[in-house]
Order: sequence, then structure tokens, then C-alpha cells
Amino acid sequence: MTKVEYKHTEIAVKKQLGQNFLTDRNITRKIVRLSGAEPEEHILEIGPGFGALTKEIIEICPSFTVVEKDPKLAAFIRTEYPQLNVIEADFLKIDLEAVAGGRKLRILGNIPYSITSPILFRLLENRHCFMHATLMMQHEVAMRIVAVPSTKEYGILAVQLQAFFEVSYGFKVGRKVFKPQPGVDSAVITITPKEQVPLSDPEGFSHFVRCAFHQRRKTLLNNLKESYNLDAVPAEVLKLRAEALTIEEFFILFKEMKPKILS
Ligand SMILES: C[S@@+](CC[C@H](N)C(=O)[O-])C[C@H]1O[C@@H](n2cnc3c(N)ncnc32)[C@H](O)[C@@H]1O
Repeated sequence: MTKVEYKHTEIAVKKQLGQNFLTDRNITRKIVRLSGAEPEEHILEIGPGFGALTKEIIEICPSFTVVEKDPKLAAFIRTEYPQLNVIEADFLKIDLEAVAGGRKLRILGNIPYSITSPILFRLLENRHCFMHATLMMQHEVAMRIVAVPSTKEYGILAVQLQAFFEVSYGFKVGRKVFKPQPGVDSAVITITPKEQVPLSDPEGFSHFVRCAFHQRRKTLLNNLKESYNLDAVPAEVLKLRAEALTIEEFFILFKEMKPKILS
């Protein structure tokens, strides 16, 4: 069992909570700078741990909210930073709308590897609650989020997120600056909800994207024909694979198709 001790607290590291703590102050400063955090903003940090990022955010914004699942770390943050609003809970279960309380959040977090996708999809569902998020995650996942068409990284994650967010790659963070050291490198990305998205049925779009990529090597025709009426879609488009389409082309295709009513 790996133990990490910081100031007055020692914890047995919980792998399932993705507890790899940042140890390099240059990196934490760089993340907070990239976030664009400003005083008076409504800030939410996901997973403060021992407060590596928290400490830097406080330099800019003296009071904000953190959500930490590990009771021992939540207690640590409460003692160390009494001015913060500490929510001891699972980020995936909190009511983000209630936390935002009508003021859009700026979100920061060095998020646990194991729940990166669930966190991203939760942010997607709650996109009206925040204006900007700066997230550190596994490098490979970051590359899949910012991927461009016709690359092997471009898939469901890129299309779902880029349809609703401006996404931007910040910088790479090597594994050596964490304790305990993970087996992979990390990267920081930012996501900003788009003001206008040309979709009347976001859930339908999400289902369509999953269908379009169902078997990557297959054409759009083969992946979509079971579930959609494709009569209005040009034949040359149906010969393509999903990975060839830009986000705008996904929007157009989605408008042209009609879901089949399956009996
Ligand atoms: C990668 S560590 C980052 C810790 C700290 N921010 C840092 O950079 O050193 C992830 C943190 O998220 C917490 N955590 C894990 N799962 C969580 C969840 N579902 N909700 C809230 N916090 C969670 C972990 O306990 C841990 O403190």
C-alpha cells in the first residue's frame, strides 16, 4: 500500500480515486494561469487532494468551492483553507446547477484518470452551468478530445465534445511531477461551451454519433442504415467513414436523416 504524507495528514493512496498528487509548483501555476481565473469569479475545483492547485487559485480568488470525495482529504482542505466551501461528495453525483446557483462556474481540476469520461459527459450535460473548464487528464485522452478528422484519435469523444465546446490543448505534463508517479503522462486542456449549437435534439445527436462510429472501418451507410432513413443524404456522403467528417458535416448529416421507427 502506497502512503503519501503532506503536512499533518497521511493517506493510503486510493488508486480508484486517481490519487496522483502534483508536486511541481511551476505546473500548478501554469494551470491556473491557463484557466484565466479572476477575482470575484465563481470557481469550482474538482478533487483538490492536498491542495496543490487550490493554493494557487486562492492567490487569485480568496474564496471558492471545492468538491472532494475522499473524506480525509476533504477534512484536510477544510482545516488548511477554512475560507473555502468544501463539498465532500462524488463530483458525478452533485447537483451542478445548485452549486452554480445562477452564476456560471469556472471549473478547474486535475481529475482522476479512472472517471475522466464520466466527468466530461457530466460537464456536457451541465454545459449551461459553466463558462470555462481547465482540466488535467491522461495525455492520450486529451489527444482524443482535441483530435481532428481523419486521424486515429478522432472518434466519439472528439465529436461529442467539439460539437458543444471549443476545446483547446494547453500543454503536456510528464509523469515525474506526480506522487505517486502514474504509468502515463498527462496534459491540460480547456473547454468552453459554445454559445450557439445548431441542434434541436442534442440527445438524438449523441445517439447518432455513437451509431456513426459503431464500427470505425465501416461506411456511414453501413453503420446508419439500420436505425435511420437515409433517403435525403447524398450517396457520396454515405460512402465515407464517420472519421472523415468535420463537426459541421456531422451537423448537416444529422439534419438530413430521419430516425426509423423500429417496431
Ligand atoms: C489526480 S488527484 C488530484 C489532486 C490535486 N488536485 C493535485 O493536483 O495534486 C484527483 C483528486 O480527485 C479526488 N477524487 C477522485 N474521485 C473523485 C470524485 N468522484 N469526486 C470528487 N473528487 C474525486 C481524489 O481523492 C483526488 O484528491
